[in-house]
Amino acid sequence: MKKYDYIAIGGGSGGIASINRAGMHGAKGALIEANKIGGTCVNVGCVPKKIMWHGAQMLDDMRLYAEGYGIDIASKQLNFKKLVDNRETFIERLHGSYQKGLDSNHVDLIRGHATFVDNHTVEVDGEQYTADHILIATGGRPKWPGIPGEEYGMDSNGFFALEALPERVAVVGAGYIAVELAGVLHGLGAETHLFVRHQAPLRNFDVMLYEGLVETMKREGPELHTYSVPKEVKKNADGSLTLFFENGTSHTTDAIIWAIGRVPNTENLNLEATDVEINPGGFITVDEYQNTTAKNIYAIGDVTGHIELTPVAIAAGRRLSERLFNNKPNERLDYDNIPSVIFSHPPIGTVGMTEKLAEETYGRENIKVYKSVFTSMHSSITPNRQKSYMKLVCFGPEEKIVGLHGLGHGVDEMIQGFAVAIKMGATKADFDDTVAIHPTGAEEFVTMR
Ligand SMILES: Cc1cc2nc3c(=O)[nH]c(=O)nc-3n(C[C@H](O)[C@H](O)[C@H](O)COP(=O)(O)OP(=O)(O)OC[C@H]3O[C@@H](n4cnc5c(N)ncnc54)[C@H](O)[C@@H]3O)c2cc1C
Ligand SMILES: NC(=O)c1ccc[n+]([C@@H]2O[C@H](COP(=O)([O-])OP(=O)(O)OC[C@H]3O[C@@H](n4cnc5c(N)ncnc54)[C@H](O)[C@@H]3O)[C@@H](O)[C@H]2O)c1
Repeated sequence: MKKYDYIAIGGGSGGIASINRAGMHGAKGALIEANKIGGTCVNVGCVPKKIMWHGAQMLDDMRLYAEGYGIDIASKQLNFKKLVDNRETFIERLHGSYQKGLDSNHVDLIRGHATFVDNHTVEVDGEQYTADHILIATGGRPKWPGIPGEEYGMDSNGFFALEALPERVAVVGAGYIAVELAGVLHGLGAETHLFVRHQAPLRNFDVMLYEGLVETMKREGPELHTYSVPKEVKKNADGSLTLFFENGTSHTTDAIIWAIGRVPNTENLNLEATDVEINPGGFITVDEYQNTTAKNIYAIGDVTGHIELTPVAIAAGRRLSERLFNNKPNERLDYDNIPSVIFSHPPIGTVGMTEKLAEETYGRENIKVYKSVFTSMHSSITPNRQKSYMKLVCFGPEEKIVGLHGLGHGVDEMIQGFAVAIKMGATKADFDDTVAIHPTGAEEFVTMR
């Protein structure tokens, strides 16, 4: 049986980052991947999504703004196949660079599906491997609604497998993926309808963000349908699909995308052979150091149900390897104030507490909120005057900034720097003391009154 210092199961964001960092510190590691190297983010997540988003943004620029700038664009035709082919070629290049990274850290890549034999041993295609430390970084997969006719729809993986743009699409769901895919499809030119169960998408985000997004969708699309809980799908004789809702309405379309959340990949790992516990939500139970309930078995990333973002899986994985292989016993990821961007049109950026959470945590009397709504300069000379929305949530007499939220042109590239400031404990006075960069949207965050 081959023996390693460290085995990582799952060659996605977290597994790759952790095994490489262990290798940098001299540990002999193996990475086991059942599918394509890079996992969800690289193959069917962040990377292809962002490429498609850029494409949709370019078309938005032509459709909504070019004319206002005096630019005459005769053909706004999209060659969808070319976009997809170029995207996949780019992803192929990324696979190569991941392989190089593993090679330089002397990591063995084992292709196949891993199952546990016991707390120290895993099996892949009949071969057994043992290690002092084993990491579970198996990620998640899309959830399906479990309604009659669901098989006529597709999930986000199916979206990335499309070779032609459907004429009409219905996207079901209200989270990151639903908003992003609906925005991309609409931007690329499909007649897109977004169906959410409650009054708005992204209801867990700050109220200004989802209200602003709903406002923007009303003017620019995609068409939003609220209080729509899917009940059944039927395929019609002409190949179209009809989606029926519990409120008695129905909608006919060419394609349906389920974007209703994700489930962790914990089955088929034979965890029963180990002391690893699964929590009631179906995720692997971990403590703040990513330890599972089994000694020397750890878990990171989406399979733990913690904030499901690539940089979170990477950061947790690297810190774990620092702790295990670089003699840093206290190294762990601080899950507070993790920034994120939703690639809607325009994008959303957010870090820290929503106004509601700050109010519940500190009491209304102890928080102060600064808000600004303005027309983006990008759209100011065009017929589609698009609004930007920004908010600072401050706590206590010092006005420590505990939440920063924005929706608007360029917000996706603004948030990272502000997240550093917030992580360092910045106050409103620190923001006021920072000279603005003009003319930008970002300057609004340091000039709010
Ligand atoms: C459509 C979409 C868009 C997204 N966009 C963003 C974004 O813009 N920004 C962002 O930060 N995050 C984004 N995410 C989330 C991000 O992709 C995940 O948070 C991240 O990939 C999690 O990394 P992970 O290592 O936990 O798991 P994954 O990247 O899912 O990797 C898990 C790997 O384990 C493998 N595996 C599973 N079981 C086994 C087994 N038994 N044996 C061997 N291998 C196994 C799988 O094949 C997979 O490759 C997006 C996700 C989706 C679906
Ligand atoms: N830009 C980014 O960083 C980015 C992009 C995509 C995904 N992600 C990550 O991936 C995670 C998963 O994204 P997601 O959008 O799949 O999940 P999500 O948890 O964000 O949203 C799922 C949504 O589906 C709705 N829903 C659940 N069951 C439903 C049903 N039966 N019918 C209709 N609606 C239903 C829920 O109310 C919820 O709003 C996110 O939490 C995020 O962390 C990040």
